[in-house]
Amino acid sequence: MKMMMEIQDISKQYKGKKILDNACLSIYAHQIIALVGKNGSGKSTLLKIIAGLIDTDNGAVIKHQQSLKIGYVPEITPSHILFTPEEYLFHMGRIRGMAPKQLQQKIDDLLEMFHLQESRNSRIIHFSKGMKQKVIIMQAMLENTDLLILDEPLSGLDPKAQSDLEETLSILKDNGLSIVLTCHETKLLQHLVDTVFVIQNNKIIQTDSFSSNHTQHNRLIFEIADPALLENLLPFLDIQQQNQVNSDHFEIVTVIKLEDTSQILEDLLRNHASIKQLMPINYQEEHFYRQF
Ligand SMILES: Nc1ncnc2c1ncn2[C@@H]1O[C@H](COP(=O)(O)OP(=O)(O)OP(=O)(O)O)[C@@H](O)[C@H]1O
Repeated sequence: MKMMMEIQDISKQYKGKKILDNACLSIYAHQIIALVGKNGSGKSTLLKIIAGLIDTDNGAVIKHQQSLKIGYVPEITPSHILFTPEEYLFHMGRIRGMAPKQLQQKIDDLLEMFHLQESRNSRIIHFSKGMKQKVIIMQAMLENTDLLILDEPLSGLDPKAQSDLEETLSILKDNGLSIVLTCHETKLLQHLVDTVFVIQNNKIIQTDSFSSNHTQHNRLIFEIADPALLENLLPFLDIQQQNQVNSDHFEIVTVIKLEDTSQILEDLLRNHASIKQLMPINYQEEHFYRQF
């Protein structure tokens, strides 16, 4: 694998408070990296260092590719944009000095890649959070990008929007991009991320990659009219999220054992639940990341 960037023994302090201390990280081409860690552990700081937005106190950030193009998407998504995505992206591209014809072609390509063609003439202010997140990522990709840096891209998205964004990020990776993202909700990431780094005690620690998953547990997402109907199933369900979709429907995200799956599905269908997603999961990793 071709190395894109190396973070060598970097240290960073804010007002005398140590955030990163001799931290190291390598980023390879076609790789998706997740950075996890407790609040305030330094994830956003590291992303900004990778993006070249802030300096380090010590150490080196070495780019192994000439003119490495980096797109950075901060954690806060501006939500009151009155433009349509097409207008917004056009203005942002022009501000960066892109030629109108080339810019329009890029916007068309991005709208298609992010499945937003049908909403190209609607105003961003009326978009869902997931759609707004996509527009902000598209904005970071207007110029050809090698490395995309995303601060908490899945934060605040419902499970469906998370899966949708995951799928888009996976397509971006297939198209040759590398991605570094921070995440608290790593539980939905195991099909996407190649390598996970944990920031702990000011250091960056690499954990096992997700690729060695074994599949003894499944993630099951379903809708049901009344969670009270789950009473008999509760010992078999590890409920991770419960969202009220409307006045008479709840969406429930659970982890279940492989051997319990058929019985649980049968019971749910008997209670008129509708199954939205069933996929294998590595439960050990799920437990590991919960501590963050
Ligand atoms: N510009 C700054 N000036 C002073 N302190 C800062 C600055 N930016 C970040 N910090 C501090 O550095 C520490 C690390 O912040 P950072 O945002 O990198 O953490 P994080 O892991 O991304 O946190 P979270 O998960 O809450 O987003 C925090 O204690 C934060 O208050």
